[in-house]
Amino acid sequence: MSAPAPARPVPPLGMVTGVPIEFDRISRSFGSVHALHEVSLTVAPGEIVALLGPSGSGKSTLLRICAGLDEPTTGDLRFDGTSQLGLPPHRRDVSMVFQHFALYPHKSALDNLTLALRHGRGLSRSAAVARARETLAMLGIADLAGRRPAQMSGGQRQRVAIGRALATRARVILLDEPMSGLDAQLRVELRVEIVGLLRSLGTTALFVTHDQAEAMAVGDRVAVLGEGRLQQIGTPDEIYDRPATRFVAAFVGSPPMNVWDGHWHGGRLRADGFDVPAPAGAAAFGVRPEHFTLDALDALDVVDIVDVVDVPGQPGRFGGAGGAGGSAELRLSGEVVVSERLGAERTVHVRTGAGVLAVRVNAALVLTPGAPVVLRAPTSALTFFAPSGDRLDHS
Ligand SMILES: Nc1ncnc2c1ncn2[C@@H]1O[C@H](COP(=O)(O)OP(=O)(O)OP(=O)(O)O)[C@@H](O)[C@H]1O
Repeated sequence: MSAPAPARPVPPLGMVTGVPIEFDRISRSFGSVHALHEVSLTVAPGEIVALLGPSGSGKSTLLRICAGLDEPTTGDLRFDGTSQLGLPPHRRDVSMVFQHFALYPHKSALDNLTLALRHGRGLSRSAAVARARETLAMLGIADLAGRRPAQMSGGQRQRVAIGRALATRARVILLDEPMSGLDAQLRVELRVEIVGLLRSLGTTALFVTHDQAEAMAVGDRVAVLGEGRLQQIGTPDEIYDRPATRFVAAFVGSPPMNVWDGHWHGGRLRADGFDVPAPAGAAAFGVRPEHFTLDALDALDVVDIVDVVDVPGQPGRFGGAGGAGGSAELRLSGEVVVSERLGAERTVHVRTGAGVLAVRVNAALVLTPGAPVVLRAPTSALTFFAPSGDRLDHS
């Protein structure tokens, strides 16, 4: 066991105020692998930030640096304005929950929590036992107090491990994929519980996940990491509705945004299958699957439409995009490849001249593979990206 931590009194429930965390241009290289590039991120006291990104994007490295299990190559990490660099984990007042919980296998649930409180917080045995019982009750698992890990289900073990992390009432809690390995229903149940507990404790929390639904559900804000760079930090709504980069647009959403590359010339972005008015310098554009309207082709008097057209009688966002005075609309004709039922909705994959794209429609719309369809989206639903991948706003 590591050196004893300085004993910080364990505050009662509802009394913990988490500290602000500042990652200040953190970079971390492992030889030629640049795991993190100049990541700057501030987490407010008591805030839950979900770190979301694909495998290898640097999430765990950032969390390990926060815990003191790794040090950045350059940059600074501050808790409440004080640099934590060089401080060992037990001096940082952080608790960690890992994917594979390291519970002591030969100890009961109660003893696992009691030990953490005695060693981590220097509590007397009786005070530690009282706090451990209170925490197990808080998690609704008081009846597991006497059981060893081997006598519990995976979900129960996970609860005990989370209880152990929460029991110490650290001012920062770091959770690294704490629910992977559990079935979908249990994950949803547990995440609701965890968020409730974190809020009642007021702890500042970083929650690593590669599951976007989990990140959006858990995080007050979501930090999206891609290739070691912070792509965007924002509320779940900001991340979804206003992706800062093409990476975020193509990573968040199920299915994600449809994105097409093109060549910009004279105010338009062109490629095989489309030709749309676009802001200067655009290299690609995207449309969310739910922003398309899908109709069976024979329902409309149109054939082979692969362009932006004007809707007569409505003011046009792009002015003369195909005719003066109309509001521009993207239209694509295509053929249904496959239609997947997902609860109240369906995802329809449509092959068009611009490639296969995903469209979300009401489940009542039943389409068979091969059916000819037309897709329409208002140009206000188009998101444009620069060659760098940054989103371009319309001027
Ligand atoms: N100790 C190490 N030595 C060498 N390379 C490392 C080390 N730790 C991490 N890396 C590399 O740094 C990059 C980021 O890894 P990291 O584990 O932080 O990603 P992650 O987003 O947490 O991925 P996952 O979701 O798969 O856990 C990867 O390319 C990884 O191979």
